[in-house]
Amino acid sequence: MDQLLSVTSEIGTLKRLLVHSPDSGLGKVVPSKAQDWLFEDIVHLDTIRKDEYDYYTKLLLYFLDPEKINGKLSTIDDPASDRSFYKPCHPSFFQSDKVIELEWLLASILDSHEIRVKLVASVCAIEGCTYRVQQELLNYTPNDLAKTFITGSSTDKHLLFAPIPNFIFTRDIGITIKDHFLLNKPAKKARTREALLAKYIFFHHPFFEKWKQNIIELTDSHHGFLLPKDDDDRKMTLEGGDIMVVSDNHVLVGVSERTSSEAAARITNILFEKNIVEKVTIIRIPKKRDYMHIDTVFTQVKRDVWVMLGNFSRKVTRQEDANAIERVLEIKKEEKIKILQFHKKQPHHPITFESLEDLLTDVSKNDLHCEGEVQFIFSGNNEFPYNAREQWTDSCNLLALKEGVVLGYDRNDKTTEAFRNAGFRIVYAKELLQQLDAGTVIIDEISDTLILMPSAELSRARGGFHCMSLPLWREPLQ
Ligand SMILES: NC(=[NH2+])NCCC[C@H](N)C(=O)O
Repeated sequence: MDQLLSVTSEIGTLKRLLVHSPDSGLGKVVPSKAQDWLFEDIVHLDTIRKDEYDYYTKLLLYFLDPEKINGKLSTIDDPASDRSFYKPCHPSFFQSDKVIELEWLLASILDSHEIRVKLVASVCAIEGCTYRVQQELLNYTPNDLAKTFITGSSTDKHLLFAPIPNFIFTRDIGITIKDHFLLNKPAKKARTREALLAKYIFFHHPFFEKWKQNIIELTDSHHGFLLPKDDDDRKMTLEGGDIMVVSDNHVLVGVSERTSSEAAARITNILFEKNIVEKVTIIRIPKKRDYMHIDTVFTQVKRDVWVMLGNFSRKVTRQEDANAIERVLEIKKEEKIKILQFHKKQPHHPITFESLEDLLTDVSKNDLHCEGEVQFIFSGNNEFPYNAREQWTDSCNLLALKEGVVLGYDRNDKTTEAFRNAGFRIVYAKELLQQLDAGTVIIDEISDTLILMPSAELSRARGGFHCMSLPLWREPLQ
């Protein structure tokens, strides 16, 4: 079989990833719980599925597993099929081993009686279920049980425990670092069950059988249990949105609202001890809901093109051309970013970078060997207040399907304009799918393109396509 785990860049052609499409649990979020469950608002389930996420599934299949979809759009989307192609437990589900649905993997490991017993007990323990509920869940079919674990609802549609609506952000449950897989430790309670399910899938699904010894788990430090409640930075928490493998020798680690310095230090040591990479850069961003993870403030588009939030830019840091209002509103002192780069050979002599652009330019030039100028596209075209507004709706959180071809939300107009000015073609997902279906566009010929995805509902969940993807395999950059 082809490669399963291999990620050595953020932009090499995507060959295999993990995803999870919006399940009925998203339709159970109530306003009073939305914030606790890390959603900014309640979402309309039918719209988020049919009019938004399904486009993502179709595009991914076209790029990664075309046989599953080529020429079949009219049947797949015929109202008579009732979206069965997209439903993980339905016999007509697309069952791709390139665009891999987590619910499908979960249902499959639950075929084993032993795993069923263990997972039912674990989920019931963390969710505080009664013993009777625990016994009852053991009688569920694997498909129903997978659904219940994810949506929180019983087969007769009663809520047994909270849903895990953030499971669509597969990026945050783990991360592929070259041929290793790092399981995450979520900072927020709302994401605990996701981590538990991910752990069982990775240790038990036959897909990952050969790679078990390459799974990295983070343990709490021995003093972790004794820390006061609010000493977050010394707790061991890490989410995938804070890790970027930018070259085969260099990993970026964010320290953020979600990833603690303790975890960043630990993962740096592990990466050096296991000889996985020789360079780790730690980027501390303000602990702020707006920024959450480093992938909410920048992502990579091409070897020499990045999209980022201007607040962390060299220019703004020096406050040269920021006007007074911007200065007050946008760049308070605590907004500053801190960047330290560690080298395996001299771990006690880290290098400091003054700004995000300096670091990313260094990655482009020294790790990826670009010779020309490195280009930065700014959220909201770096115009106040669109920069902040569009970052909030994930203008900086793009997913590269291959170098230069990225997916983003259609609502970030100024950022789109900035892409156009930088020489990118802009295309709506809907149009592109029609062209692919009609054969008037060929995947291999698509280059330097921003694909705009419908986003009215999805963006309320506060994550973009970088968050909604967990790459397992990307082709190495030449
Ligand atoms: N990698 C990311 N930026 N993930 C975004 C996750 C969004 C999700 N609602 C949360 O708050 O956890």
